[in-house]
Amino acid sequence: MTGTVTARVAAKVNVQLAVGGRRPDGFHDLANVFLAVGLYDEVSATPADTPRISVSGPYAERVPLGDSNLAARAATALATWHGLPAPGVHLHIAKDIPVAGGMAGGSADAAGALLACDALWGTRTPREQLLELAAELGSDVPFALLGGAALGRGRGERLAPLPVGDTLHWVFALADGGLATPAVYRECDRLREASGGGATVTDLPAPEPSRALLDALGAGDARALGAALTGDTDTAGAADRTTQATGLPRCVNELQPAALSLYPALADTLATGDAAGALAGLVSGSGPTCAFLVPDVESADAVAAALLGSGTCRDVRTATAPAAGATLLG
Ligand SMILES: C[C@](O)(CO)[C@H](O)COP(=O)(O)OP(=O)(O)OC[C@H]1O[C@@H](n2ccc(N)nc2=O)[C@H](O)[C@@H]1O
Ligand SMILES: Nc1ncnc2c1ncn2[C@@H]1O[C@H](COP(=O)(O)OP(=O)(O)OP(=O)(O)O)[C@@H](O)[C@H]1O
Repeated sequence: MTGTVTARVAAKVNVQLAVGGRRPDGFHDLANVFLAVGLYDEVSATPADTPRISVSGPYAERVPLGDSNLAARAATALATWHGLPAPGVHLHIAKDIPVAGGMAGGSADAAGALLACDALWGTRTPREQLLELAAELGSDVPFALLGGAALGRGRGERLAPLPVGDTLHWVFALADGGLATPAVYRECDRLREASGGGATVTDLPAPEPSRALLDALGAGDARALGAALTGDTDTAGAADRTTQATGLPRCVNELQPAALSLYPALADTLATGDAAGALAGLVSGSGPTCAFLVPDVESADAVAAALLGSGTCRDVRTATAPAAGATLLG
């Protein structure tokens, strides 16, 4: 095919991130409840003589343009799997997902590049194979392809779709700077070892999702979901076992204590959203973006205004969920 093919891919928030033991390969076992939210990157693939990456949008200057770009790695992985020579393709990323914010922006670009290049090259890769290539590129990439909501097991790459009963409204508070995902997992291990709970970080209970949380998501009941996120309802027994083993407070996002330890000012952001009437606030994935669940559009605007006015974050975005998986445009 000639011309340009464009894929649109959404960001994610983890409505639960239960982190189990560190495995021999260095990854952590997860029960990862992914929810795709309506902030989007667009990845366009155009035939070119030599590989090239360009990026536009408010966060463009923070995205690497060389071989380390996840979209470039995705194009190479797809070409290699089909036995094609090094991909002559120009990938343009119109970036609207915050960078290094815990919203899987790089993973979204990888998923978008897989889909756009597959269409551009007419390679018709089976869906299962695309998901496998996605998993090799990163733990969050398969979910970026899938969208909606899903429970991620293993390191987060083994997905089971989850129903979401109704539109959910979110406000995202963006922080100055980013947090590197490996550093946040390392800090999580360090806190667990230092807590005096006697935890061996390689030997923890298997992480499990909260039944109350999955039920609230399935019903699309924002208030019940808020209660599950803030711990007002019982979460899984596994969470209690993890709490006992690590001696750390129970948290629906078990990376949150680590993100707060590395970025203490996030506590003020969370308190501000809470005081402004959010149903729940949590760090998104590895952070430092903070995510606030709100009951409706009006509350989203009010919480966003309070956060912006407080000076406890750099910028604010509102979005609804669930959003679709990676989709070809036009
Ligand atoms: C925090 C989350 O965004 C929640 O969805 C993900 O777990 C991170 O997914 P990701 O950014 O796609 O991460 P990957 O590129 O697969 O891994 C980056 C690094 O994060 C750590 N990592 C990631 C996933 C996982 N289950 N355990 C880990 O310990 C490892 O140090 C790994 O080397
Ligand atoms: N296409 C890309 N877009 C953004 N960052 C990229 C991209 N390719 C590589 N990177 C690198 O990956 C790092 C993490 O970026 P990303 O925006 O995916 O973080 P994140 O949202 O915290 O990830 P996650 O939520 O999956 O842990 C960036 O600091 C950047 O150096």
